[in-house]
Amino acid sequence: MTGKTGGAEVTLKQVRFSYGEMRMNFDLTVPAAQIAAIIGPSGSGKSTLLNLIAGFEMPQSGTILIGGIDITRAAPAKRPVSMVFQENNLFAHLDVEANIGLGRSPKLKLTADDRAAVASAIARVGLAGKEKRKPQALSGGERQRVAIARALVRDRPVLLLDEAFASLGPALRIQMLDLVKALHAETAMTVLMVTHHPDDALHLDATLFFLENGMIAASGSAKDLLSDTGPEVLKRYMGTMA
Ligand SMILES: Nc1ncnc2c1ncn2[C@@H]1O[C@H](COP(=O)(O)OP(=O)(O)OP(=O)(O)O)[C@@H](O)[C@H]1O
Repeated sequence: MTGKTGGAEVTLKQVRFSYGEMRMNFDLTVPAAQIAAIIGPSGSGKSTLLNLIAGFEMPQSGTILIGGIDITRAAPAKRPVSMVFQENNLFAHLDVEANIGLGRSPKLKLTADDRAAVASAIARVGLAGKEKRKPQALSGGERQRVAIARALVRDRPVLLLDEAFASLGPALRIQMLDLVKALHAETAMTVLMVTHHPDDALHLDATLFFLENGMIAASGSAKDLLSDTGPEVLKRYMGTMA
């Protein structure tokens, strides 16, 4: 179906960016085929970090490498990444099939191979039988499945999830995390996921990056960082300080 080439390492070297007074400086490496969860207080720079990787924002200085290739100045469409947002991922006037097909061809000129990839992705995310539905006839979870299926047919080695499941209830969110986990096991894509739920990082057995004031204040395995012996910054954030 997709991603048979596996993931690619994502590296940010002294990447500086600011919105007015808010200065951010990111230094991180996510090895190929890992799942990284990015957590931190509101306004700490989580979305900006993903936007810099996706190319929606340009760093003032520093370098961004994907799979060892410098993509710092590359246009978003040229980057080997797919991104799923919290909402508004879909075009309201297009059905499920077409919304996913856009991942292959922006003008929906689909080859037989493209159509086969779309059908396979629809089945893989559990939307078989709903191909002709428009987004308004889908639940929130189903809409996010469509967005993930589109990412799958794009077949890029890096998947960026920006609070993609934040508007779903707890049970649905777990279902979607399980879907990401299963797809990750099949495709070995590198996943960077912004979430407000530290539990998501544990559920995915992810590497955790904790952001504070536009910088990475702690990183390591979610299990270690979120344990009783984890760093103080994490304890403060979790509200578990004695
Ligand atoms: N387009 C913008 N123009 C000016 N400032 C911005 C813009 N987008 C974000 N900011 C500011 O940059 C900082 C980082 O924002 P960002 O959205 O990356 O944080 P976040 O950690 O994702 O927050 P949240 O958890 O609330 O989504 C914040 O102080 C925010 O107010």
